[in-house]
Amino acid sequence: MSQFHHNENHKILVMTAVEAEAEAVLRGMGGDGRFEVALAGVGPVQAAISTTRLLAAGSGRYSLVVSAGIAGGYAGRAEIGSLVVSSEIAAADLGAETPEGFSSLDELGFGSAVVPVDRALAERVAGMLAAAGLPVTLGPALTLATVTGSAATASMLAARFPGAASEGMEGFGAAAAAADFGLPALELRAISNAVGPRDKSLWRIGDALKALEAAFAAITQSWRD
Ligand SMILES: O=C(O)c1cccc(C(=O)CC[C@H]2O[C@@H](n3cnc4c(=O)[nH]cnc43)[C@H](O)[C@@H]2O)c1
Repeated sequence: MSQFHHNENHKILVMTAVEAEAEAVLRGMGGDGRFEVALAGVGPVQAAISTTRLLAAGSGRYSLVVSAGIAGGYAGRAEIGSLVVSSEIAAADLGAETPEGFSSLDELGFGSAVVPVDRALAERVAGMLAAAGLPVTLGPALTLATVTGSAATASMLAARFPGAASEGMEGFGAAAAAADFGLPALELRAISNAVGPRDKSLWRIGDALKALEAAFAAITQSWRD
């Protein structure tokens, strides 16, 4: 895989699902002009449409697309308030159910449900977060159109994607759009809840937004082109 290169003529496009996430990212960045933040909308399809629209309008303006926001964390991999940097971005429910189990798009021969991530870039970003004292996991970031709401589905996904760290709804859409423009993609998530039985009263959205803000403060302060 090609090595990620960034120069001062390009910007890093950060896509968040909702306004509260964009605001947290912007607070962290403190006006760093090398980054641009835009709204993706909720879900993989909306994220792909929004990202494609921006990349098409920006022709050649961007060097990297980052899908950022809050997310669910897989048990034992990413705790509430911690951060996940993607090692790959996978559309976890894109495929077919068969009598023998789930078959991914790849197994069906219809393309790929995984967008690879430049390993050196992911390690570099995770290193910036760790150096700032922020808890961070490097691992697969799953994208689902339906938020997981049971222990059974959480276990099944964790088994299907060994090391699965985070679950969001937009990463694969933004990353697929980036890939279509020949750009690398990365997902950066702050964990608001555990993936599993749905209980919104246990979501710690405020803590996750603070972690997201801290993450972008650390990245912009240590980013060198
Ligand atoms: O209610 C609020 O104040 C608020 C502030 C910021 C964000 C939200 C959202 O509900 C964002 C939806 C967004 O969250 C991601 N997410 C979070 N946890 C999970 C999960 O367990 N599984 C899948 N996605 C999750 C997702 O990317 C949504 O777009 C509310």
